[in-house]
Amino acid sequence: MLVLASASPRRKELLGQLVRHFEVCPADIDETPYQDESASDYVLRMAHEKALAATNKLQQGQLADTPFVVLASDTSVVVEGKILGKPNDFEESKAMLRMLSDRDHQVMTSVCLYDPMREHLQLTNVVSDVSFRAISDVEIAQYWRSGEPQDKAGSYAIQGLGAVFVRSVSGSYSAVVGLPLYETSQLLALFGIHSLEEMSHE
Ligand SMILES: Cc1cn([C@H]2C[C@H](O)[C@@H](COP(=O)(O)OP(=O)(O)OP(=O)(O)O)O2)c(=O)[nH]c1=O
Repeated sequence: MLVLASASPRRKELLGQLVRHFEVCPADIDETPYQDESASDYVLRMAHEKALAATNKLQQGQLADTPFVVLASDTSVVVEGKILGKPNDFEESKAMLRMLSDRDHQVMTSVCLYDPMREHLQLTNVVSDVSFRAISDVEIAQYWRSGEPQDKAGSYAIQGLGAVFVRSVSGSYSAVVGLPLYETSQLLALFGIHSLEEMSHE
């Protein structure tokens, strides 16, 4: 049994491209970076902690006697070493989009797969480069009113209206949206889950 440890509708949809049957068990953790923690250490730690938190929840509840594999992930936008998570309000969103305006940044998406029974854990970080055009304060306010930036790392969604800011992207498009499909399929194969096999028959 595969369990997606995420409340993100994007991750659920993306994983659905690779696997037909899986459960969802969101994991609530403290997402505050440590002082001086590097962005890559941070995203790897977040995915790891989400996987462990979901594992604890499942072992105490619905899957106490069932073998399972947990998949957790974290996406952060990184600009000049600074980690941008999800904005809490318009002021934070404005500050983030001003930082990203007319500049290149990185999107880091980590993936953790964990089989607690076999004590098998795999962790990876996929880094993509995104280039933004200049964004005016009027556009930042209009974009906020669209409702899109609220629950997105870096305050934008490349798969939505935020695409109007994206001059170019190099790396993994699906990782920027929330789950790197190529790397995830490679990791799933290490746990005996083969997407092409799974999706080709019931
Ligand atoms: C950069 C970017 C991020 N995002 C989203 C993906 C993630 O849902 C979110 C980053 O926040 P995360 O903390 O990675 O994930 P989450 O809180 O939404 O879900 P969970 O922790 O339960 O797995 O930003 C987009 O949808 N499009 C984008 O272009």
